[in-house]
Amino acid sequence: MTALGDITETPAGFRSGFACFVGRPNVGKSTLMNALVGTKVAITSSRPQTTRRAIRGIVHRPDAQLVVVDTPGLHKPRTLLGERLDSLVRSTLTEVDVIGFCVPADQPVGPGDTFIARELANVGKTPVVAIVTKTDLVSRDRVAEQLVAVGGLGTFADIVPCSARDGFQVGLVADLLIGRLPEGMPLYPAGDLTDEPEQVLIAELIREAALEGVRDELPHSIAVLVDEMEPRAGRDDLVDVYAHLYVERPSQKGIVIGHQGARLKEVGAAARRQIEALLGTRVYLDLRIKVLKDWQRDPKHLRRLGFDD
Ligand SMILES: Nc1nc2c(ncn2[C@@H]2O[C@H](COP(=O)(O)OP(=O)(O)OP(=O)(O)O)[C@@H](O)[C@H]2O)c(=O)[nH]1
Repeated sequence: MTALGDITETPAGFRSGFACFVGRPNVGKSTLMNALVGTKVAITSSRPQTTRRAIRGIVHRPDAQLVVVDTPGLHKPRTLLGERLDSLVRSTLTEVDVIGFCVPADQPVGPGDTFIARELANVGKTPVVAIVTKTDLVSRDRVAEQLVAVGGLGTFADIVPCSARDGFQVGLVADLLIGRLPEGMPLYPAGDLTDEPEQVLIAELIREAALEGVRDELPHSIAVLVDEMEPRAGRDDLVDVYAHLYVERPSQKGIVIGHQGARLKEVGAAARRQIEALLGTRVYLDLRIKVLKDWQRDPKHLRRLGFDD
């Protein structure tokens, strides 16, 4: 992940790391993640290869940086409630620093929750914070009962009730997750708390659009860098975004561009719609393709594209 040159000093005791959320469908994972990171855009992709950078959002605090990652398979009930977790989900669960296990306050604890709790117990040493969601829908007594019921599902680092709808204890959820992160440098730029992560998200949106429907060997060869974004002079409703999409070989460039540029046009249009949703303004997207020969094997290129060790 990216460690940035402009971060000169990390405060003592600064924590940084990764979290993911699991739970039955519809229990409020996405809403809680969005409440934590303060953006409504969910970045998803049907391609498992994209997982390494499937970042849902970044919670910046003076004392910590919490990166919430998203795993396509994690949200699919057939995966999570199937006979076993697939290896992708399992590896994500072991790679993050902390897992948020969501159980809604307004439904009895059921077999789905039990199944997930058991899987989490098998996953290894990753600490699990159990989160009773949607507390705004029920009485305090019911919340208390649910905390006890969830406590019976396993051994958790903490159990906390919250409501992403009215904001009840969302900050505490962040505290508890951050408390489980290791001490370390920020993983993403801290200078400007909103713009840089936005550029990371935008690069991801473009990359995802480019990945739709391409052959299997291409995903690892595509990288996107947002070079610049700025409001159009004299306009408050339009942002210009300049980005480069890098591939490793000229033949890949052809695939991305498509017949008479048709594919690139589609990719640009799809990405632009997503970026507009993220930024809440209209967007002009200037997207160029460059061949960066074998960038995956060149340390200098890797660094430039944000793949620092
Ligand atoms: N009242 C209330 N509703 C909530 C809360 N959080 C989420 N919801 C609602 O619950 C529904 C499901 O929320 P999601 O965040 O999509 O749930 P999810 O667990 O991500 O669902 P999947 O993506 O299907 O796994 C939506 O209609 C939300 O608006 C909450 O704190 N209170």
